[in-house]
Amino acid sequence: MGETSEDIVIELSGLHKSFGGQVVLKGIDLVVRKGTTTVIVGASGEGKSVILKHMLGLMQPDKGLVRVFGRDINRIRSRELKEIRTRFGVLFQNAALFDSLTVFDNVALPLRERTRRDELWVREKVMDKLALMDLEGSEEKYPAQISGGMRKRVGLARALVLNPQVVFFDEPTTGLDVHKSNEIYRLFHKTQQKLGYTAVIVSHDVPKIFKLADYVALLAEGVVQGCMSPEEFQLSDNALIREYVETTMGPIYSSDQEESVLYETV
Ligand SMILES: Nc1ncnc2c1ncn2[C@@H]1O[C@H](COP(=O)(O)OP(=O)(O)OP(=O)(O)O)[C@@H](O)[C@H]1O
Repeated sequence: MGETSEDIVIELSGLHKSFGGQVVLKGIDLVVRKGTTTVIVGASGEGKSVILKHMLGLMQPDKGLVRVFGRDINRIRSRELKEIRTRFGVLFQNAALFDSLTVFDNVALPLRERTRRDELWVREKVMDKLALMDLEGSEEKYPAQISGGMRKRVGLARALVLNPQVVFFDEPTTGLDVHKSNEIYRLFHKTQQKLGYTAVIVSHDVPKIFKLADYVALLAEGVVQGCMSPEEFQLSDNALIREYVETTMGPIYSSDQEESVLYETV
């Protein structure tokens, strides 16, 4: 069966963005498919977060198109963009919790801002997501009273509280040790299985993040060098992808190279 437009949740086409004299995006083409996990990788400062901000409609391109659920989000009314955003969940690097609000109130925030439902309903939804994140019993604590890993889990609970169709993760495990970042990945996997959302993840956690990815896209020199399965990515002939794979994962030789390396050592 061929791909239909309904299978595509986000489409970036010929996206250009500069800041002052600094050209960051030089023609981004990228498609995010429904129900999949797309991971965007690339060196620091290449523009990965800038791409996410365009997908969220928080930044406008100088040139090019951002289509979300089939709509050009830079050509629609703010009311429609607002409606589209209700289908999004976002988890930023620092979890962006409000220090003056309890865990409960942080998670309840999108429900209170975006719906007009009563507090009984809000409580049920919040407690449901806190349970999913193994955070029961922490609802009356403040962000300063819980660990970094727990704060990320609260951020994830908040990102998922409206049962979004698309969830954006900007370096979700930054600052966490291996154990805690594994915990975030486990919860990501569990919640994606349960809720079935489409995920877009910006991450430096290579190769670990490849285990969660359906597609990996490398951003380098202002363009997406390729968006493909992790297996294809690791064996790609694209020079920049190859260089990225070798710097982050160690050398992978083609059979010819492997042979010549062997001969050199005997
Ligand atoms: N609002 C802005 N105004 C001016 N420059 C910006 C703005 N947003 C991003 N930039 C610049 O765009 C470039 C790309 O930034 P971005 O944060 O997207 O990089 P990144 O690939 O996500 O990096 P990292 O992996 O370190 O988070 C940087 O040089 C940054 O300074």
